[in-house]
Amino acid sequence: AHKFWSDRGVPHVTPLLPIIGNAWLFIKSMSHFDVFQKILAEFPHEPLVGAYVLTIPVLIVQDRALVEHVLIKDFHHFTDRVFPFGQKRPHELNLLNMRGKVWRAYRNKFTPMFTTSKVRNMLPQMKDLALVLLNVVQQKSDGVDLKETFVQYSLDVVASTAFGLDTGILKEEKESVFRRMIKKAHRMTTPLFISYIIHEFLPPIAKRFRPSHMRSDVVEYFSNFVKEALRSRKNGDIKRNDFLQLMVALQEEGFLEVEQEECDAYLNLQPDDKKSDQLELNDDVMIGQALMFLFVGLDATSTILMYLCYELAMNPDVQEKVRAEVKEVVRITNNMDYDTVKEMHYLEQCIKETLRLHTLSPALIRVCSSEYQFPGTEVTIPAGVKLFIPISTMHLNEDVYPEPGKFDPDRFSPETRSPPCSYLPFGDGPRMCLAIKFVMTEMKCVIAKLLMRYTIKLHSSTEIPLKPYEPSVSIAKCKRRRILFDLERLPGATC
Ligand code: HEM
Repeated sequence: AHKFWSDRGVPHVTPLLPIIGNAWLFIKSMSHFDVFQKILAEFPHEPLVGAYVLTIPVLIVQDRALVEHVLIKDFHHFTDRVFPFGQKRPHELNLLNMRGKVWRAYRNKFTPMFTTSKVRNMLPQMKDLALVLLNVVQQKSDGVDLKETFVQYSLDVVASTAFGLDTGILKEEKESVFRRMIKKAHRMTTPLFISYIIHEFLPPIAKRFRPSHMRSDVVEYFSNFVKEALRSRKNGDIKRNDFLQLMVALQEEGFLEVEQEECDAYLNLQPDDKKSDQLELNDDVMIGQALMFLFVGLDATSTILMYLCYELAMNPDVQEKVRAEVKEVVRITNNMDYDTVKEMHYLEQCIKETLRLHTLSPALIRVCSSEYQFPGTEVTIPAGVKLFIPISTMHLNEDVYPEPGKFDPDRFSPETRSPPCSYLPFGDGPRMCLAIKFVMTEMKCVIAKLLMRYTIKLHSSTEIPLKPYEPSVSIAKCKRRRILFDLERLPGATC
């Protein structure tokens, strides 16, 4: 059962048991970060490393040149992340899961949501909410749970910029149903973890039983929330230049034109994939896209902000340098608009370094869609093989990042250039994160405001050093230690 990789001459992890393969590694550790670290420590110089989950072969691509082929140059062989069977439930119908021509049609429609001019228009809302955040932390500046505060901030920002709604989560004294449901949606339970493993590694079982990624009460609550938002926008007089308006406009068109390209031919091999050239834009598809805004990236944004504060607290000289930069650019422009935030280069370097040192996704995922020979090698893989690009391990590569465990924002100074595909916190190629400009602006805006008013320090209860981020798929470790901060008001701070 486990001859796939030896037949192709690919070095691989020895399967532990005849049927289980290396699945136990993934399940036992419950953190893919640890798994990739362990596997790649055994094969530090191999461009390609095979493994088996049950009897299914999976491939880890760690050579940067090959990564560039997979993500960019030969993208037409690797357009998708998930196995080819249709996603049917509303929360599954989002860009992350969509495949081939359908994905391309939606991606083209949603890309304009995040242009410079759109993000520029969102900045005033981000700034107002950053001020609300400052007022909230002012009431309790010792032992602040900044991760929780940043989740609330990011939620309010998304609600306001994408849906034109004032959810007021930052301000609420008692937890609302909305907030409770968001928490539920991010909580990993054993059935959800099993469902995740089935979806990731057991396509035949996933195709037959289609276990859900999300609790049904959460799906129902947010489906109603989105339907209501769509309905009131359609019936109301208010028109805004936001995501909800884009969805209303799309739905009014009634369908989405889907163009077939040569590389999509394989999709038609699956009977349930036969799609007409016009895709109906029903409520479920709309809900799927809207839920993507509420769930994709929310945890990532708040966690990165929290780690950035941790690193600034641990490196007071860096914190002082960022603060000086922020004060200077704000003094020159006498404002904090989009162009001012763009000028905060050192702050951006600090965020980039945080994304490297605390990479949240252990790996990018692609599924091979048609037979592929890796350039410069004898290795050929058939359609259907799942590939992992282990970015969290690649970001700690000593050859590219000397002293990889050190927080050093100068690694990203304008004079320094890292080799192609060595830095991938947002992925790369046509499927890279859609919201980079939005999320970088949102993070810079709130941190700039925080630094203008406070010195960020760690609360005495926070254990140092921190362990690397444990992704939410980890059941065993999902009870995250709370990292608390003390915020000391700067003398004369007025903002
Ligand atoms: C710090 C925050 C974030 C990080 C680190 C992050 C990272 C990523 C990564 C690694 C991917 C996969 C890229 C690939 O496979 O090549 C991705 C995809 C995506 N992200 Fe983000 N993301 C963040 C925030 C957001 C936010 C706020 C949104 C808002 C909607 C968002 C929307 C998306 C979408 C739609 C995709 C799928 C793109 C596609 O398949 O076409 N992300 N993100």
